[in-house]
Amino acid sequence: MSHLILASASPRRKELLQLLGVPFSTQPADILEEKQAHETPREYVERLAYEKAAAVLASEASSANVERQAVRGSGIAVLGSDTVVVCDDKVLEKPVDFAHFKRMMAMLSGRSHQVYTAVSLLTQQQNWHCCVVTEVSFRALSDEDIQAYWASGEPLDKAGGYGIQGLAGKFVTGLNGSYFAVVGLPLYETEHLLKQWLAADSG
Ligand SMILES: Cc1cn([C@H]2C[C@H](O)[C@@H](COP(=O)(O)OP(=O)(O)OP(=O)(O)O)O2)c(=O)[nH]c1=O
Repeated sequence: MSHLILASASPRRKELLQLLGVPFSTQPADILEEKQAHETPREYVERLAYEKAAAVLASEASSANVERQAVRGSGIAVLGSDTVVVCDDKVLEKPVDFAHFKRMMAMLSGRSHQVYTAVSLLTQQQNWHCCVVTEVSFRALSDEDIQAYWASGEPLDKAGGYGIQGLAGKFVTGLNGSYFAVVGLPLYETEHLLKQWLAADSG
């Protein structure tokens, strides 16, 4: 029997995956998220999405609770995803403190940037994957905007220090690509990956 595991601690990814109607359980992946100097932003997010899925698949394979046969077949699939904000080819991850956040907002203010989200759907046999790039434009941000947004607590656990689905929505003047990819999981592309897995599993 097929079983899907979401390798994520993000409540947003969980909510988004629920919209696709495929039952799943969640298991956060504990991996080191550190960009290597030679990696492009795309290579970096794709690697992290894959490593999150691979870490959970490996722990499932060694778990006594799981039918080892199911893991070896395509019955168990693990979905890993990663999102980064990219501005002038610089990767912006989660802000570590206010000074870091302020530098990020100064970069994003009054212009456009890209949000990269990669998804990896991994079984022992295959890695179905995609990477979605979305262009997001911000209005100019004042010092008051930046201070008030930091005080809201929203920026801390978000790539680029903002959540388009929350208070930062009012900074956004335009978007070209996938809104859901910016929030953490591109729905159209993820459903396509799930269909490929389910077709392979039943075939
Ligand atoms: C740009 C942007 C990011 N984000 C979030 C999506 C991701 O959850 C997070 C980027 O960090 P990630 O490292 O991609 O994900 P995560 O640490 O939250 O969860 P996990 O690795 O366990 O799957 O930023 C928003 O919620 N809204 C936004 O507008």
